[in-house]
Amino acid sequence: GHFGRYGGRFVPEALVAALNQLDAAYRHAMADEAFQAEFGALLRDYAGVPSLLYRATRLSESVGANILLKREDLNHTGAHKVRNVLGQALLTKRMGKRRVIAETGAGQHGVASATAAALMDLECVVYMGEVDTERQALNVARMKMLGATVVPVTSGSRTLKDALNEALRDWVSTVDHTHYCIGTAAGPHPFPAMVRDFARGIGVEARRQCLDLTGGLPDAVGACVGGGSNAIGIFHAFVGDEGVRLYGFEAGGEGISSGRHAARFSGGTPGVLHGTRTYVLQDDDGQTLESHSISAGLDYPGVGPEHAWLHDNGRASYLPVTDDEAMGAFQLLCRTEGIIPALESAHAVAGIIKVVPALREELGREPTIIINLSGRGDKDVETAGAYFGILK
Ligand SMILES: Cc1ncc(COP(=O)(O)O)c(/C=N/[C@@H](Cc2c[nH]c3ccccc23)C(=O)O)c1O
Repeated sequence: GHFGRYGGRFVPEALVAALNQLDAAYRHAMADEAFQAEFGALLRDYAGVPSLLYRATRLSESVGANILLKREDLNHTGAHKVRNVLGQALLTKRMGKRRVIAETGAGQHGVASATAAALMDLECVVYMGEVDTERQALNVARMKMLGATVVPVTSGSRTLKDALNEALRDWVSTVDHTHYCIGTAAGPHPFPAMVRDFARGIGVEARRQCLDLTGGLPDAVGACVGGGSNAIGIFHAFVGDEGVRLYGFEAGGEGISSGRHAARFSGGTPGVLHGTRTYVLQDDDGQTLESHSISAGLDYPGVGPEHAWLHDNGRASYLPVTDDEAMGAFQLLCRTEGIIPALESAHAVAGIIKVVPALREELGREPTIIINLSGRGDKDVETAGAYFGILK
């Protein structure tokens, strides 16, 4: 696999050459100082990286822990996704390709892809489940404003899984001139490792910033897990630090027992989905089950293979957070820190709130915890407004 028994490359023959070409371009870029300099300059001068590590004083008082928020919501385009996309767009140019395709659910990856395409004069087509085009309408408007073509996907559950299916179907017949800019640390090799490497700056920055801010490493790092890119992006730099607990929070939807969730580790089993071996929500015959979440970006029945590995080897813990718990944390962050988070990111805040008591008990003191605030909630004010009945 590449991550223990997880990962690999389960794809039709038609994609093998393109994946080999991408793997070669990625490996060369990782060792190429000119690429790293160009990527670093784009992150710094265009995306606003490094993002702040902000001590959330009122939230800390409210939850009984020393909470540091990694402000990926303040990056250009409004989420961590811009890091992955800038890296992949540079590779697209190096491979001499003129067109990128992408899948999106929350629309953040789609907006980031449209943004990089505009910046680098690439054609951009984004596949998006019809359900998601409605619940993340703001991002559909942004993608179009940036010059991208948004293709509503009406097959299946009309959400992320179906958007990935359509993107892969496009790629099979366009590999000669098109790069598939995947939106998370999943999919066939080299995508999971490559996306992690483009996002790993999140953790490298946060580790340095925490040492500077507090004089030590955090007791824990928490992040929400959709496909897994923001979580692996912040976890990776801490994997070697045994004293730093790693928590990944999945979408618990209406509760695990309801069957309506996207908690692959609580309710899934090892299987293959979209080219990679990982944990999947599937029935006994291996048919992929539909996932459910109030947040489009977590609403996916598979998870990145590196998380499957970190789960099985015990280095990270993965817990479900329900829609209601996430919405409670969404409102708490708004009202204590004046920050409107993406619904996805609210799952990370809710999850950390749930683990604080056990952590205080274990440590016998107030823990220092970094939460990856992966994105901003502009796209979600309609959903949250309806939920709280405050947009009348
Ligand atoms: C603000 C924000 N935070 C967290 C996440 C969770 O993603 P991850 O676990 O990779 O950090 C998303 C996902 N947004 C993507 C979701 C996505 C794109 N492609 C995927 C493939 C599989 C699973 C999820 C996605 C989007 O559609 O904009 C997001 O927009």
